Amino acid sequence: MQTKRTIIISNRLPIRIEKQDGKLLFIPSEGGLATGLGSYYKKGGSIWVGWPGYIPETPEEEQLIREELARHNLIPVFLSAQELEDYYEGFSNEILWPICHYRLSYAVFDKSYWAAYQQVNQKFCDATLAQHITEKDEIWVHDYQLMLLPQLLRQQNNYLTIGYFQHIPFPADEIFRCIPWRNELLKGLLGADLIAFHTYHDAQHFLNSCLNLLHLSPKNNSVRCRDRRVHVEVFPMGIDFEKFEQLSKSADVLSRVQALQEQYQNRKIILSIDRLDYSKGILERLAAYENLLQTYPELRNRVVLYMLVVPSRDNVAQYKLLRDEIDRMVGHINAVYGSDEWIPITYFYNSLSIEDLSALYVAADICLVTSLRDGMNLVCKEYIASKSQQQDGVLILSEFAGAAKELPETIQINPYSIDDITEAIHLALYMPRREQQQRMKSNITLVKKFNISHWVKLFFNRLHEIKREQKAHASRKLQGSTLKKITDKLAQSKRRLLFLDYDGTLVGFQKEANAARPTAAVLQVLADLQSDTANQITIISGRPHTDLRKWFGNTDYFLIGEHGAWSNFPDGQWRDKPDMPTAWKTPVRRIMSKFTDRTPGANIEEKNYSLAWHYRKVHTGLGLMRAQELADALRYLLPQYGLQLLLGDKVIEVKINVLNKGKAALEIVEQYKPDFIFAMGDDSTDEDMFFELQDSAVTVKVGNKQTLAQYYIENQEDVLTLLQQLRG
Ligand SMILES: Nc1ncnc2c1ncn2[C@@H]1O[C@H](COP(=O)(O)OP(=O)(O)O[C@H]2O[C@H](CO)[C@@H](O)[C@H](O)[C@H]2O)[C@@H](O)[C@H]1O
Ligand SMILES: O=P(O)(O)OC[C@H](O)CO
Repeated sequence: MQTKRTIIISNRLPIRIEKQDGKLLFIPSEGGLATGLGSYYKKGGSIWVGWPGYIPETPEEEQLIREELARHNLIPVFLSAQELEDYYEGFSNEILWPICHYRLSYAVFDKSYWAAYQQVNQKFCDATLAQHITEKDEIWVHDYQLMLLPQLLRQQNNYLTIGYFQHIPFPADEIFRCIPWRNELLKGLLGADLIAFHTYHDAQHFLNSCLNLLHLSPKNNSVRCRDRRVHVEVFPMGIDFEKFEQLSKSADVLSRVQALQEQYQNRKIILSIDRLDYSKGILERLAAYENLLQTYPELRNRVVLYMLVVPSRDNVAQYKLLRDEIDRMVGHINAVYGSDEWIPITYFYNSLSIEDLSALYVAADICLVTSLRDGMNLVCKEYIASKSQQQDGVLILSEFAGAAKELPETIQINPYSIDDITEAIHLALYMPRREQQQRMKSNITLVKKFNISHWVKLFFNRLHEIKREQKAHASRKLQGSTLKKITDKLAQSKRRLLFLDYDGTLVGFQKEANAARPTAAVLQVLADLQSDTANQITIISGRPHTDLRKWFGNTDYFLIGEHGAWSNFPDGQWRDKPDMPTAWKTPVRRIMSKFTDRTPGANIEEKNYSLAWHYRKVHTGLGLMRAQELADALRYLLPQYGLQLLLGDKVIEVKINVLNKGKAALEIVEQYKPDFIFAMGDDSTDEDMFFELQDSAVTVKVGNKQTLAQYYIENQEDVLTLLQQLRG
């Protein structure tokens, strides 16, 4: 029997290959994802699928690399030079990266990039499937380069367990919608069971995109995609705290720290470490440093900016420009402010060993993070973990880095304000040691607890929980043996009562209420059912009874309108409930009218015993917002007049408490005395019926929503098929 495996898939493998002097070198990858998850991966027995950062020169070399990587459970996806240009540099880093980091003007919407992105995502899918993936495995897709992958995998097997984590920000939907292929990207992600981000805002922006671009209605941080509910969560990523803590104590690192201190003597070290990227605010940081030296000349020769930039994406135009500009600014500051004994900026443009990184973290008095946008930023957490011995040092952190949401005990800055950064550095340089320690202690406690293992555990716990919920839910789907049991029971009964809701059940929703007339197919299926003398159909609706009379007046169905205010039971004569209060209508109508007047597309429907505020034709976000406000405004009237507020599908309805579909159905049941009851409906008004009939009926919800009903079917389109099956 095959055991459960974790399959991690990311653009980059945690190992990259380089060829030097004809020899292949296997080097740990830089970048937050590789360094963060790399530690976890080594502890588990997972498989990691990704690009090894190298184009093999011969088939033999490719084979050799495959074999070497396989020894570490790493599965390479080799990419051609053209694929790298169009998928990695192009779509990923000239479209998605600038868009997700709010740099709209840097985006290049080239169609060939899109073709390559689709092709390479498929390539990753094929490489993953070649590992003979089954429902027992858990798949974890990482980051924006692979947004289509969850759905590609899902198409192969609907029952796979798939999680997705996005390491970079998810932008506001108004920015995301600029991408010509935005809907395809969203649908690609929705192939996952769990989609997670670093921050609450990223998750909200993603849900807003689902709402405004795909017209899905998020509920409790989830959206429904056919038969699955896709959950959207927030899991801020942590680091391997222990690794950085241990390193900071090691003799090797301490000797490097001593060397740094000797080199810089009593000067305060301001450290900055990033990949080369315009999202990191490197130019703003340099401008602020220059401003500091100008504003506070007494600091000259007493501070040093140690700036480390790791090479990244240097084939992409904006990155080349950035690199040139950094060179220019560093040269300028060092030339203008430097002296024989002091160079203001120590600048390196290369990758460093983990020991050297650790020594810099330990030695630095200040860590300066000025990201203009950053999914999380792990550098600042690595700095904190490296300070667990002395517990001092000051972290200056951009409020636009995800980490800022977790680390309030830092000096937070707006990196778009050069003065703000300058003053923060000044404040940090003079911060008393006691205050530094107080703040650092609290940061250490947090980074230690929310470490990388904790993050992985939280992610998988939630993913497993979702799969369990999905399974439990699927067992309630009315199909196969479950349906057979019900039709068998029905066949043995002789006096059946079938309660069928109208809108959203027998017919789909229409923009205009009057357009939702019963189709010929609906009329035929109902007639077939009723032609069996053991069956009695009851149409139970919130609609005015006049609509029901118009459409079904010439049948012998029982008809209930306005949630039970009107009924033709038992003799076909329409009657309404006597002495129903209507005084409540005046204040409710007044409030609803106020909302209608300021909401284009909204309208009020007046029925004898209820008032409905429809917002189906209102722009989505506005409709929801006004509906919530309206519900709040109406709520205080409810107890006073004995009213019920029904939050339906794009409609808010207020009616008197004593009328509801549950009570209306019970009245008929008590008199008709059926030996089999079937009740089906789609919205919250039908829940009253499910509640009252829960012990006596087969209750079915149309749509995969929270319900009291015993069973559900996916869509309104499945209703007729089910009714035909009941006919036998
Ligand atoms: N010169 C150097 N030599 C060696 N290593 C170096 C180095 N400079 C940096 N590194 C390492 O590279 C990593 C950088 O991670 P970050 O989180 O800061 O950004 P990155 O943009 O790569 O990650 C993306 O993923 C991470 C994780 O989700 C998010 O925090 C981030 O916002 C998102 O952009 C750190 O682990 C750091 O130690
Ligand atoms: O160098 P890249 O393009 O693989 O980027 C690595 C970053 O961690 C992106 O999340």
